[in-house]
Amino acid sequence: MLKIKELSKSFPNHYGEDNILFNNLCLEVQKGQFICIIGSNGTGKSTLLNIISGLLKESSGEINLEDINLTSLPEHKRTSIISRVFQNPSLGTCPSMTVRENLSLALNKGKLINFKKCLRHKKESLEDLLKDISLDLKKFLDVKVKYLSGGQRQALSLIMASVANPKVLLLDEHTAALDPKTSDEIMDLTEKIVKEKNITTLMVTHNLSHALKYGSRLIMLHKGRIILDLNEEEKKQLTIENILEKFEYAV
Ligand SMILES: Nc1ncnc2c1ncn2[C@@H]1O[C@H](COP(=O)(O)OP(=O)(O)OP(=O)(O)O)[C@@H](O)[C@H]1O
Repeated sequence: MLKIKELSKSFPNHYGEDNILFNNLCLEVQKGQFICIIGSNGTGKSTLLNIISGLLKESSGEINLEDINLTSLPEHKRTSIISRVFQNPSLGTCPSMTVRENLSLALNKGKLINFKKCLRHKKESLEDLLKDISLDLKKFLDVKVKYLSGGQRQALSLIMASVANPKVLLLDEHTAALDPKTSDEIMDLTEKIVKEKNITTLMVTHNLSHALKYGSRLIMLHKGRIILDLNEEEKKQLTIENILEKFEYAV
């Protein structure tokens, strides 16, 4: 279980005063749960993911993952258990390297081995990772990532983020820069990976139909507080209009 206990975070404003974003936020996420996080701009969604990943330090509070106290781990030590995919398709992959090289690096994440040894993966085993993946990624194994489309890069980012079996996957608007069809394909791939590997997943999205269709729980953040928390069954009863009403009410 991922347990966020009394998390607080403030940022100093221009006058040196503290702007409080989170004030004793609590959240428990069961293993394998796939949470969609929605909420208006500036409400703290990305900051929450940044604190979980260790990119930002909390002002106070504690985050535990099973028996690991994440708050005491620096960001680089969290990367073997927490993976991220960002909105920008350029992040998360190395553009000047091929798909094969990127996958090999991801397979050896956290290991101290030289680059030549790192690349020693059988073609079939890498192809196997890309089987059943839409966007024809398999055909691009020896192509540099900078020549891939945004959708192909996000598919690769997702596979790279999950290949080393992380315990937590953080998705920050990872389909926002894609066209509707590709965005749906990436969401189907996301759901497949999360289910197959049973990864605890937090996905920030502004796409309300994705927030309703995917995942096993829906959370709405507003001004750093959780103002809506629905399980899978409750989520099924919800329509986009219902969510828009909640937004109106929250603003
Ligand atoms: N490193 C930082 N320094 C100062 N303020 C920050 C920092 N990171 C985030 N903030 C502030 O915290 C608030 C929440 O930002 P955050 O990016 O988490 O919102 P969000 O809900 O993800 O918004 P959006 O939907 O627009 O991406 C904003 O007011 C932002 O300016």
